[in-house]
Formats: sequence, C-alpha cells, structure tokens
Amino acid sequence: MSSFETKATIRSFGGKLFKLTHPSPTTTTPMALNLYLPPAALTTPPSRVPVLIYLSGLTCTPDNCTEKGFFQSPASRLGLAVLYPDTSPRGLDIPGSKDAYDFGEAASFYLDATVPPYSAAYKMETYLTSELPSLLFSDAEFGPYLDGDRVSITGHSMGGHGALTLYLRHPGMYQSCSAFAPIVNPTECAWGVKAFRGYLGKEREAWKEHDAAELVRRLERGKELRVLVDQGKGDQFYKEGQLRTEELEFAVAVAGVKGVEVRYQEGYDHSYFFMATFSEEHVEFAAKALGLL
Ligand SMILES: N[C@@H](CCC(=O)N[C@@H](CS)C(=O)NCC(=O)O)C(=O)O
Repeated sequence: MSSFETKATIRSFGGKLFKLTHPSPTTTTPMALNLYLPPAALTTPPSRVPVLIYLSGLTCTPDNCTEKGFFQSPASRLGLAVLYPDTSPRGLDIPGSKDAYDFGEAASFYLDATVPPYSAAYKMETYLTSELPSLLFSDAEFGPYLDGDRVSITGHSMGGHGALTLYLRHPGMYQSCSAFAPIVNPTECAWGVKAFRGYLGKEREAWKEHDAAELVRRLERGKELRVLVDQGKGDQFYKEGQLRTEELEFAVAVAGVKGVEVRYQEGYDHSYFFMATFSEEHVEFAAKALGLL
C-alpha cells in the first residue's frame, strides 16, 4: 500500500510522470509533488535509479518546472528520476499567508520556521530532508524504482537558495548541488529579510544559518564541494540586488573552498526560458556526480 495518492500518470519521454499527494505530519497538510521515472527505472523487476530533486521558486507549484523546465528529456536519456516537491504547505488558515507572492504560501524558503504562527507547519527543511525521502524511498509503489543513496539537488531562485542551503547544511545527503539564478545571500536582500524576519524572528544570527554565502564562509579551507550555478546577466531580480551572486563567489574565494563553478549568461532573464536553456547541462552535472556519466 503506497503512502502516496496518484492524481495523474503521464507518459513522458519514454518514462512516466506521476502527480502525487500525501498527508504530511511535518507540515500538517496534504503535500503535492511530481515524480518522473525514466525508462531505465521502469524495467521488470524495477531498477533503482538515482534521484535529482528540483526546488522551485516563488509563486511556483510542482508543475511549473515539470511543464517548462525541460528536465524530462535529459533525465530519460541519462536514467535519473526527478522529484519536484511543492514550495510550501498550502491551505492553512494563517492570516496574511496568501497576501504576498514573496511570503507565506509558495514562499517557504525551504527552512523550518521557528516563530509562531509559521512554526507550527512551515517545516520544509525537515519535510525535504527527512519525511519525504524516508517515505518515498521506502514506499511500496515508488521505492523499488529509486536509489535513496544517490541523490542530487537543484533549484531556481528561492529554490536555488533551498538547494544550496540544504546541500551545505546536510553534508553527505546530496552528491551535488546546482542552481539557476539562486538567492545566495538572503540575509542581505529584500526577499530574504522579509522571509527570515517572518519565519525566524528578529535575531539575525539565526538567519545566517540559512544563508548560502554565510555557510560557505564557515567551511574549512580546501573543502571540496560539487556546485554549479548559472546566473542570467539580464535577470531583473539580479539587477535589483535580490540574488547577490557575487557574494557566493567572494565567500568561495575567502574560504578557499573548491568545486564551485559560477557562470554568468549574457542576456538571459530570470524566467523559465533561462533555466530551460541550461537545464540539460544541470541534469548532466548531477548525472556525473551520481555516477551515470
Ligand atoms: N510574481 C513575481 C515574480 C515571481 C517570480 O518571478 N517567480 C519565479 C521564481 S522566483 C517563477 O518561476 N515564477 C513562475 C513562473 O515563471 O512559472 C512578481 O510579480 O515579481
């Protein structure tokens, strides 16, 4: 008996895309997610394939990237599953949580909130690093297709922040991390300050635990990471100072950390047209770290 209810099964690039939902004790809500299984997994008996987790940006559901991220084609070719979780719990009656695109619903920043009213349910870090993998990788229906020991993470914008911070905060959990236009220094940008004040309270020291540039600065000299970042130079949010990509580069240089590549892409904006252009390279980057290439 599966823990997940299948809302749709869609044939895609020789594999299958499942739209799933499950009740989450961590977030106290139903949680939606999409799961793509490539043809390499769909053998008889099932074969376990590595998993790439994609975290979406502000305003998104699991469907945005599934429909226009262009991950399924390279994932099918290389033999990776792709897991698209949601961006926050939904349907809670928290005053103000649906009023703004950059806070509350679809804007969790992938952390565990510590101040009320969000602390009761906005526990996306625990959900993503503990509840969801243990449920999915041991699931009677989907577990036999997934190799829970070979997992990489990627994401866009707020999801890029999520991918980087979960990778840095949980060493060994992910074999690599990549990000499209990530928010790398949220303690110093308007989106991050608003979110962290609301989810973590006024104490700035607590915010730093969820800031990728801060976390990199604390690493031991010579530490080997496996990180790829793409940033469009025409990105309106980059130009406004929300993303602060250079702060990640400074942190890498100051800490003497290795294995972080940051690429600036001329003329590309913040949209899925940008990330879809480079998604094949990010799937290949993950596939190398996961031993598929
Ligand atoms: N809606 C916001 C922008 C939010 C936004 O650009 N979200 C990005 C992620 S940070 C996104 O992917 N949006 C959904 C989409 O493009 O499908 C605004 O009005 O400024």
